Amino acid sequence: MTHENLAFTKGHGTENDFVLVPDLDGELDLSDVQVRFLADRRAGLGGDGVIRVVRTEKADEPDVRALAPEAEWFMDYRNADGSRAEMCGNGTRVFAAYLLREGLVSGRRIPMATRAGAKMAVVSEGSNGELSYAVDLGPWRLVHPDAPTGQGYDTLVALPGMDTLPGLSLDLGNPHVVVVLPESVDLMDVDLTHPPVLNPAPESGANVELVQMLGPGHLQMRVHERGVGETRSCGTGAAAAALALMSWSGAPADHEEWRVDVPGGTLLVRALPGQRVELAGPAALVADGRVDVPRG
Ligand SMILES: N[C@@H](CCC[C@H](N)C(=O)O)C(=O)O
Repeated sequence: MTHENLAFTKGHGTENDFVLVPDLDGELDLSDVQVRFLADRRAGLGGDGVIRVVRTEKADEPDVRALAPEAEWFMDYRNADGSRAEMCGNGTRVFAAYLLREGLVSGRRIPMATRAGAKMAVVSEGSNGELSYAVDLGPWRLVHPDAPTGQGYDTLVALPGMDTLPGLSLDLGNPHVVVVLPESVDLMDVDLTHPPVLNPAPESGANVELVQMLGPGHLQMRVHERGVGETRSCGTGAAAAALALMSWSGAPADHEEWRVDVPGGTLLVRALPGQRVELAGPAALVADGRVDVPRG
């Protein structure tokens, strides 16, 4: 057979969209080519990423399998180019929504394993009846807390047609560089069709967030995601952006909350005690079906 016929579910979190592939007992070995096909918006299904839903004890990576006592299900996250990512904040909410809908978990607290450790999603119902998912993303850190460049900047970021801007590197389990744009620039006019050029270039690449303040505790953001390109939202990126702004104005206060507007919607970021961070927002499952995926 030249094709594998796979079940899939399409979902998104603030329009950061994913193809979920259930592989509960870890029998699939999705190649980079197959992931790229699933994520392809013309030849395949289309998505910023592909999430394989697999029992944690069946994961290939020993570090992930070690999380099985904490979380029965592993979010095996792949970027649209096939690369593996440690974490996806929007993906965790969509993953939680899928586990809940499929009856693979019970209750309102949904643990999940990721390459960046176990995470916990808590589901609540808003006054409009819609479910919201708050995920403890776990610990975060500044990559260069003592960067010699001072003022909390450690990277120079080059964007087309603009002077080089200073950026701050944060680790949310996956890598981010946050850049504040001057007020004179319209965030929506910035060309993100190519990756911003980072100096120094992080060894494993980075997601780059462009931000502008809208008011106290409120910012807007666009993002260029590692392994994808521009996306309409990035959950870990929203958390990185809010944490960068909190860090620039002193240390984040416990429970300090920021609203982050992205092209695909709005996310809430809350600093938790012990240098942890929470991300809250919606999740939608929009289609289910089967797809013929070329082998290879
Ligand atoms: N969209 C995600 C992040 C997905 C992974 C990222 N592209 C990476 O390579 O680190 C999010 O919502 O956090």
